Amino acid sequence: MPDARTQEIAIEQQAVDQVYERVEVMRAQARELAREGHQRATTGLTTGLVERDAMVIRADRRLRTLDAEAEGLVFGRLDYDDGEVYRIGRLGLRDEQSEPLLVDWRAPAAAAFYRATSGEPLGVVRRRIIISRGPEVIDLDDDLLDPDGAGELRVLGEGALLAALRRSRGPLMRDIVTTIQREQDEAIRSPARGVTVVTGGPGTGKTQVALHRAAYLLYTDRGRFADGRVLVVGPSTVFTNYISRVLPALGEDSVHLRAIGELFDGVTATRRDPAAVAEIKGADTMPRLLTELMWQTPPGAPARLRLVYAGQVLTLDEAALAQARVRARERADRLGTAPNAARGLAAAALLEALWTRVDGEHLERGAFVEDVADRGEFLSFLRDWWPHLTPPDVLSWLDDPARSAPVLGAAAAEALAVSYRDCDGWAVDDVPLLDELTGLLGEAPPPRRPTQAETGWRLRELTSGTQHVDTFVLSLGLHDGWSLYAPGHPTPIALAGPKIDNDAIHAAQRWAEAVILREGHRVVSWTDGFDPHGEDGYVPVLAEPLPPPEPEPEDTGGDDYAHVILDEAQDLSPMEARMIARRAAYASMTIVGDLGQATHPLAAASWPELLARLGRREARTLELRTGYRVPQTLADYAARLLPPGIAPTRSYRPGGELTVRQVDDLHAAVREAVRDAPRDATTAVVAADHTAAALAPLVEGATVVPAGVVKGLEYDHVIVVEPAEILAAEPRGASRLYVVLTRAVASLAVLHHAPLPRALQP
Ligand SMILES: Nc1ncnc2c1ncn2[C@@H]1O[C@H](COP(=O)(O)OP(=O)(O)OP(=O)(O)O)[C@@H](O)[C@H]1O
Repeated sequence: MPDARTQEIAIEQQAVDQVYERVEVMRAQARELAREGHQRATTGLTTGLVERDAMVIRADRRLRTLDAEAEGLVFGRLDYDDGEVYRIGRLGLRDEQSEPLLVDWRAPAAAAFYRATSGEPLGVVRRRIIISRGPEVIDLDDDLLDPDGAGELRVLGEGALLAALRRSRGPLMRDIVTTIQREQDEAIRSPARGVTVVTGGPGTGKTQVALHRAAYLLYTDRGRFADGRVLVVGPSTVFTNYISRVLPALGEDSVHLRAIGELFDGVTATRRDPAAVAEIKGADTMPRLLTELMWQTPPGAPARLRLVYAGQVLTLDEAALAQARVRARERADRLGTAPNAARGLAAAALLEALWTRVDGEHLERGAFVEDVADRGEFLSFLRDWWPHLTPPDVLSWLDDPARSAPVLGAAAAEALAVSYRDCDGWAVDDVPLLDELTGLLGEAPPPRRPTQAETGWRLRELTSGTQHVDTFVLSLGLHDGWSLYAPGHPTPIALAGPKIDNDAIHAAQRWAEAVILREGHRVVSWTDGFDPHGEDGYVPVLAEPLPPPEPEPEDTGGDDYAHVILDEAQDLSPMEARMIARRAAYASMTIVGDLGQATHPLAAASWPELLARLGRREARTLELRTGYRVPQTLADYAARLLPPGIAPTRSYRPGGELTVRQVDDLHAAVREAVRDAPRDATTAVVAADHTAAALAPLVEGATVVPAGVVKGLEYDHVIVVEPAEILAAEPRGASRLYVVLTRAVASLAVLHHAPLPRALQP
């Protein structure tokens, strides 16, 4: 006789099986529709897909995305006091009779799953978390909500939460849809409109809340938020990469995820300037400096204009040209004309100056202008003297301190000039300046929201890296066997199914080559790439290039985002805030951060100050109070660095091992600590940026992370090297060190040779 738990597991298994069967039926329908659709397209029939077909295809797309994270399609069950039972999952499904089979976790009916407590049961008598591996139910965790029972629950789904917290860490963040806690749920489901500020100490789930909120908003109002109308901004590309799998695991692939250094089209900046330079570049004096700069004479502009008219040699020397430039600018300012639209005004100013040089009463100004304005030599001078400017052109002039000294003063101008002279590509703090210049110069602004014609390709938006979206891709699905995608088709154009063994890459490639040949292209070889769902894929090298893709249709929905989510928002400088505000002119916002972790020299001192920088006033503020990453021992140790007035995090995570050791040979000690760390866990060595660079080639078996980019990340074991150096490296070194000390999930080893910072001394 099986025990009660085994029986219950069997019951849930039955329900899960039913869901998977339904999924298979829907998948088959979707495949059939895709095949039909492709045939319709290739036979030239114009019949579009009917709405029902489109629905099945949409569900199929979500399922494919969900496949990537095959665990926990069904993860919860709610039993109500009236006998109703709902199962909660990653998507909503109905059976053939349109009866609900699975409720999407974001649906109102699922809210009680995350909200019900003994004190406030909301009609729920039992909340069950179903723990699965793929389609197999392996365990259950029940909360019985008895209003007369023993007080308030501390957390929801304690067993499942502890299991989730104990689970080994991979290199990428996983979603928390099964174990979202009540205060987190309140933040996730808070109304879309206006501004929501979510605060909380390290590890309280702010990033998780931000991402689950993006998925929630898409669910509640897909019409408004789909097609890339939600933007999530993170502090670095390392961070956006770390969180890149969460939304696909929630079945959402249309959110734009960008690091702050990637917000200006065509630039991916990852380098951070030293604090002293960041402080200059991030300040709100920069718009004034950039405005002055763009009207200055470009480097390399000709210093003399000389031409012959009516037998006379007319000359404008450097001083006269400078005067003409000032006049052109005055007129442009009066008319509100930007430099790139003001070449006509510049020509007029030059002609005026030249006319004053003409001698002879019988000559007419009108005839003079008509003659000179069209001359090739004049026009070519004008192009060189008043060239079309791009934002990078103008910003690069700052390597000359004489250009910025009148606005910044000599010392800051020199510091800025040195940073541009020695630089290797743009820094993150340059990105808002490039963006600002786009508007100031009168460039056509880049689309705020990159548009894409084909929804099926959109997932690559979520991660950085090569995008093979315009060619064929051969990809291996988890359950479907091999699929071949073609440009412009959201679903595969051919499926090999199980007839080719999953490991037989060469056989699959030969099969794909035959299909591609049928499409009129010859394959020469193969390279690695990604399929439209962001999975690894194989990309054929074709004998001849494919024709360029069709131009993308006009986007009638406007270029702005409908909702902007800012993670680690405490660090936004005034210039970064302006850049975001330009993208969010009509957007509601979610602002997520922790003032205790502010490291930018110009970070706002309070949330109202940040709101003001973003051009907003009102906000609803929610606070997350429980930490899930850092065990209490480690949280208390790190909290010694917190300024007065910021409360330390109360941690739910048990355990935590802290060791602090003074050593003679830091390098040897680091190698030893890495060697001792368990192999099946993630280990990071964190050090001041230059020490990290020196350590990187010496350390094997752990990631060496510079303190400057560790924000938002987490590792099972963290080895912090020479904290005094991290503290001394920048004005907000104490906050940086606090961030560094709050990355560990299991153990924190502090290795130092120099004395410890005072706050960390025993
Ligand atoms: N409800 C939850 N269930 C399971 N794990 C959770 C839950 N909430 C948070 N976590 C885990 O705690 C860790 C910290 O979460 P997250 O990175 O979102 O915190 P944070 O507040 O953004 O931290 P920081 O301010 O340091 O960047 C992650 O591993 C996350 O998956």
